[in-house]
Amino acid sequence: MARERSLSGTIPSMETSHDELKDNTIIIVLGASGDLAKKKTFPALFGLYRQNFLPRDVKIVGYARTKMDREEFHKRETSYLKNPNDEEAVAADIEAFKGLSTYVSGGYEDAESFQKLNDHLEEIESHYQSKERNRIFYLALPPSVFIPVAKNLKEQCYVEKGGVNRIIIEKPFGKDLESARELLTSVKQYWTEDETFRIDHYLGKEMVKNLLVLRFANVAMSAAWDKNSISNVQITFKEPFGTEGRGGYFDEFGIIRDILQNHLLQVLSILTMERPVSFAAEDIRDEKVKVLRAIPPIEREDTLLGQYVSANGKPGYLDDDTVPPNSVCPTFAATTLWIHNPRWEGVPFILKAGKALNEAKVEVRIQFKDVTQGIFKDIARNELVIRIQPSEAVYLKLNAKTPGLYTRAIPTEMDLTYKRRFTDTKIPEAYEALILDTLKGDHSNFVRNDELDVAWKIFTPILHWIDGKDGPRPRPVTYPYGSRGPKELNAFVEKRGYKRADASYVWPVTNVSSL
Ligand SMILES: NC(=O)C1=CN([C@@H]2O[C@H](COP(=O)(O)OP(=O)(O)OC[C@H]3O[C@@H](n4cnc5c(N)ncnc54)[C@H](OP(=O)(O)O)[C@@H]3O)[C@@H](O)[C@H]2O)C=CC1
Ligand SMILES: O=C1O[C@H](COP(=O)(O)O)[C@@H](O)[C@H](O)[C@H]1O
Repeated sequence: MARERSLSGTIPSMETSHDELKDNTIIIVLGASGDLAKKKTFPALFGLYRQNFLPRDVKIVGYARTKMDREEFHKRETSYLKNPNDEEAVAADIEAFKGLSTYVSGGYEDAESFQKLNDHLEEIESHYQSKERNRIFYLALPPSVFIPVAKNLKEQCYVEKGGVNRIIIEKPFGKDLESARELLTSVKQYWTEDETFRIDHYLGKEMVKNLLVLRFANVAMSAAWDKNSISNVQITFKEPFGTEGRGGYFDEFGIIRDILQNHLLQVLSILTMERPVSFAAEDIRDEKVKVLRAIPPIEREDTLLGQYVSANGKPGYLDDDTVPPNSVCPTFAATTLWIHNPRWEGVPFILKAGKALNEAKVEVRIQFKDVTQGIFKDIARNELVIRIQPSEAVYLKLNAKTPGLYTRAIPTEMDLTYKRRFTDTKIPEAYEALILDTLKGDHSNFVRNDELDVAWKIFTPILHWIDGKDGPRPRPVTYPYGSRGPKELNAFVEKRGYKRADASYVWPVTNVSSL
């Protein structure tokens, strides 16, 4: 794959690398025995390796408490690597990838284990041709050990001179404003903001990255991007499976902490921020923080909570053995956020997310206002839909004249479906994009400390209410596994101004004869 291809429309500051690590780099994956490492981190590293994006002679070191020999580790490391059409080539690359990877077993709390890890890293580095030594520590670990691991890495494994150290931390970053501040303060004792990369993997998704370009590289979009043209916006996350196997984790967090407070709020901030002065990380993040600060905490009346129940042979949330009986943890939530600034005053932003729904889909749906009536009656509203996954697409619903010898308007659309339009390219995995950004030292797609603080301010009051800190815990309404969500949802979005399209409209083909 060409790394330095010249394209028209290049965005200058997106091309510049900061402290790009090109040589003498070790990537240490802590929690290497776990789910995230197996499903996301190692496949992303392999994807980058295959495309030649990792530093020359990179080495990968797995670390966890589980005792494994190198062979067992390699088995786990490669268990989720895809081997599509060109099997032989992939198989050879998998063998080479294993050759870069070693494993060290040790605890998370004790200094001795980290000294042992450091000895292993120094042994690898003793073969380098130059003195430069760079280390990236990826914490694929539960948050309960973030702080001791951050401390031990700094005290035992940090390269003091002649190299770069970076630490990648996964969400959840706390459970509310207070715990997030505690976490930030503790990690800050050991790692600077510049060395810290807080992953929200939605920021690595192609269509989320595309938002900046769609908004700011198109005058036609910018012109209509405010309360004068837009009636309401919905950002939706739907998963067709329940919490199977993750009930224990999920019940402590709930859908708001799992999806809305981080992934959907990140999408919202990029969608609504003002144009940054440049595409440099701090310019983008300054604008995101500014718009988030204009959002007041969510009100209870602006919230709909749901929990799935058994249907069509699928178990309900409470049927999961790892979930406490009678749990009132929401597996679905819809909330309305308001932005008090001149651009967005009065526009409702509805964030909704649910597990065990009827489909897998993440999308942004921007519904424009009604056109002036008079020459038209009951005409459909324009909608711009940005489908983040699956099948990435941007489509704009427009009214057009019905083809034929009479004049009548029908809804249709301008459709940019990626797999039809861009036929020779693969959409990168979010984790590939983010690990590459970490290697480049580019923080644009990572969560800054003040961004996190303001995100928790918006959600903490509603979360405390749900957690029962202010009185009895609210009971979510139920919805059947595999449904669109609670039946109250239609009324919820219609109350915020959303008008459903005429039922005869079918995407993406219209047969005029059937109208
Ligand atoms: N899994 C996913 O799809 C996603 C995960 N995340 C986040 O990534 C991080 C890791 O997630 P995931 O891999 O699923 O987690 P796991 O539960 O699989 O934990 C990872 C590893 O950490 C060690 N570990 C587990 N529990 C404890 C504990 N109580 N104390 C100390 N060590 C423990 C285990 O290794 P050992 O016992 O060998 O030391 C385990 O293999 C979390 O912060 C999670 O929220 C974020 C997005 C998606
Ligand atoms: O962070 C999380 O995200 C996944 C969904 O990620 P996606 O990339 O598949 O959209 C979600 O399943 C999980 O509950 C949550 O912790």
